[in-house]
Amino acid sequence: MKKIILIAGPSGAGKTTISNYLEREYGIPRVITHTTRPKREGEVDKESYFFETNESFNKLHFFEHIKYGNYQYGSSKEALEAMWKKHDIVSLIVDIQGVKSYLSKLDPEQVYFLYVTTSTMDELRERLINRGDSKEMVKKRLSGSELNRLPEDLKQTAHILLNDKWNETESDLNTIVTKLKQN
Ligand SMILES: Nc1ncnc2c1ncn2[C@@H]1O[C@H](COP(=O)(O)OP(=O)(O)OP(=O)(O)O)[C@@H](O)[C@H]1O
Ligand SMILES: Nc1nc2c(ncn2[C@@H]2O[C@H](COP(=O)(O)O)[C@@H](O)[C@H]2O)c(=O)[nH]1
Repeated sequence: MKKIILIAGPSGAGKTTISNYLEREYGIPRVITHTTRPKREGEVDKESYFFETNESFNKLHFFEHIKYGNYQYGSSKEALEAMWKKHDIVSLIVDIQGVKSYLSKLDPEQVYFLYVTTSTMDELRERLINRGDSKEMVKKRLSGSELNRLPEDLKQTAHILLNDKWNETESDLNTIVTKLKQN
């Protein structure tokens, strides 16, 4: 059975870092989503996101899409199906609304919902500052919907990963992938 690891959690928790690790260590690719937000330093078009204008975004057909502030984000089923043709397990970074969409539209057996977070908000703040986000952006990301709090109704379904110490995270991810490959 084809599977998807949905990665959600607060901004700065390490979702992208984890997805990159899964790709590097296990060949588990990320389904690339679309956004109208500007590229961050180091991001690459078609690798980090498909960077769109409002006009090009509105022409696409999405499985689900959301809006954060002035920016739109969306993912397509076609992209997922295309990835599943080549890989048994893929990952996708989405917000909590996106997780709900995928859980309701796919067979729940196919979905592994990984909720990534840290023990403290200070750690998130420090990571975002070190990543180069502006003070204004950090404030916005840590006060609004991008905190992606785990809602009560998803607590049963979520596999919570505390990404405090990277060596422990690596070990947790190795266990998760081994189990997913067995089932
Ligand atoms: N365990 C860790 N210890 C220390 N730093 C980490 C750890 N995991 C990730 N980081 C760093 O924290 C920063 C934020 O990580 P990342 O960009 O992966 O977060 P994210 O959850 O994808 O954030 P966003 O939703 O804002 O895109 C990066 O600079 C990354 O290198
Ligand atoms: N529901 C969806 N959420 C998405 C998608 N692509 C990204 N995201 C989420 O957006 C926020 C902000 O992302 P950032 O790269 O600007 O930090 C974050 O929670 C992502 O998980 C998508 O296609 N659908």
